[in-house]
Amino acid sequence: MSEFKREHIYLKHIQAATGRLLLVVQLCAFMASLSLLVQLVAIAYFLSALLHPILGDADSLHEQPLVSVFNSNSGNLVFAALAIAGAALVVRVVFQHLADHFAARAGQRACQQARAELTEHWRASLVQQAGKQAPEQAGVLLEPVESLFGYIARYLPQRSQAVMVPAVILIIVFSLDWVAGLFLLVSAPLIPVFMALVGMGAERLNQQHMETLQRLSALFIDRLRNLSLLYTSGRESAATAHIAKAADEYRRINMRTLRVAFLSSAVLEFFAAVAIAALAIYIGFSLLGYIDWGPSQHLSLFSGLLILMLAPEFFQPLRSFAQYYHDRAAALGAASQLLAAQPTGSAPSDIAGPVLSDNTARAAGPEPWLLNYPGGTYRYHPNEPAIDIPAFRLCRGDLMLVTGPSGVGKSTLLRLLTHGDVATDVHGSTIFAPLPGKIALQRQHPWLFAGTVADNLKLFYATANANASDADIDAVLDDVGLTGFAEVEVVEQGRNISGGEAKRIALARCLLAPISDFMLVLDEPLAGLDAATADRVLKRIHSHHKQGQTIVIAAHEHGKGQLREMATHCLAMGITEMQS
Ligand SMILES: Nc1ncnc2c1ncn2[C@@H]1O[C@H](COP(=O)(O)OP(=O)(O)OP(=O)(O)O)[C@@H](O)[C@H]1O
Repeated sequence: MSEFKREHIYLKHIQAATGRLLLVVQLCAFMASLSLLVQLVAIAYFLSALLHPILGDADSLHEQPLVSVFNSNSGNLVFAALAIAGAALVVRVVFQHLADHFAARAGQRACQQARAELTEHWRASLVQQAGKQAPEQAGVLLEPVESLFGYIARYLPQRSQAVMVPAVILIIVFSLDWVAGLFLLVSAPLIPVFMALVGMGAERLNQQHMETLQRLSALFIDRLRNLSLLYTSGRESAATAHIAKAADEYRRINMRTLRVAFLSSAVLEFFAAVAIAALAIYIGFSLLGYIDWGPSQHLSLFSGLLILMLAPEFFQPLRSFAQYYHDRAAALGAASQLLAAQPTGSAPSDIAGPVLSDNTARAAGPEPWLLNYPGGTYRYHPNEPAIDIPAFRLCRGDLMLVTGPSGVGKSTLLRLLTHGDVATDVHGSTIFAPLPGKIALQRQHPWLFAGTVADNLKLFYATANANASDADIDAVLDDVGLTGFAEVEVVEQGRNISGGEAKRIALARCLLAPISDFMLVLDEPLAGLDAATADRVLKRIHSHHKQGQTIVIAAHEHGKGQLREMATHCLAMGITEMQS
């Protein structure tokens, strides 16, 4: 799927979250525009009645179809016209206020939806987030999400107004004077054409703008974090210069984006002004009698005034649309950022599905096995040596032990089991499908966030461990040899705890995942554990297995003996035969 299409699908999906609010906004905005038109007709009537005796024109005010609505220009009607103009003004203000109110609500709802989805994706895939820069991720929740507001609250409502309001005005003007109508009809397409031309460049600039801002915030937080190190090594001025350079780059991109925005609106204003001026000349000369062909002979003061007042309103929705078109460009840039920030496997096509949809969708397959791999090879890069993966079959409730010397590819196999990829099997290149269902994966380099150890255990795969009781948490921490660690504060990325402790917290997190919902995939769970703790972890794994949980464990020689006894089968990597 092309990037462009993915972004559009994403924006449509976010738009759907606003429900019927957008429809209400469009309706209110249209009613406000209709009230304005009524107001202009009433004002034109009032002015023409006022100016008629002064100008002494013989034109009848009854000649045009719209004038007939008013029937006569008696004093009562003039007052009625004033009253209608006043009432229309009030109605317009009310509808405009409602439209703005609901538009803001729709925009907020869209932003909330985008933020909620993103945090849910992140919560659901803590493991995949490992190694990503926290400031960069936090930045995605601010600027790009805010860019969706303008798209929903301004661009989308204005898009429908830009079609409906000019169409109504065109009908009115054509019924008054078809030559004037033709003026508007010919000049109207210039605006969308320019919009499209400018929009293409603006979209790319907006993307660059977002990326630069993300880089700047990540750089700034990184330097702040390492302030003391920079100070002790005497590198403060170099760091300051680096930030200044990055800020200047951001300023440059920002100014370029603004330049395009200002230039495009200036061009559009110019075209609208020229069209209105041409129309004013035509009406002026017609009323003075210098033009004596076509409908100009029948142009009255009322219709001339009304057309003149309607002309700016004809261009206004198109101008606003052009102005808000930048919101669309910004939203497309933001959509690509938001999609990139989502973990793999959560492309827009499965946004509406469950968080772990890729794997979950296949969980109820008719095969007796979860995965049946015929054996083959996998390469990280075409030039790198192939990793041999022996044939294996994994069924529900199995405990598969993956063994082999360091570097043989055990972690790689676990990665393939959880994420899938393209591997070469005995039938040629094929997709190595991930295990169907939810997986609690313990990696060698776990990711921990700022909070207590208990917080770190609870926040795992969306709602998986959210309801874990204190007793459950204490028990699992006991089992991994971290008794009393529940309330210990962890700083961002677990920098204040040892590597071994971090691994054990990650192991506890997996062991806490609901047995009936999750498969366990553990990478070296016993590494670094003392004999007594390793024994408790083994007992716990054994109990999980007895309760029917499907478990895959990669293990070195260490602790393999007991694990081998427990395992339903063993996959020895580096040896291309399946053992049982
Ligand atoms: N992201 C990566 N990109 C490129 N090569 C990689 C990547 N990860 C691992 N490798 C390479 O793939 C091979 C297998 O690595 P892997 O980590 O799967 O081995 P392992 O059996 O788990 O080792 P250990 O027991 O030491 O953890 C190694 O040669 C390693 O250098």
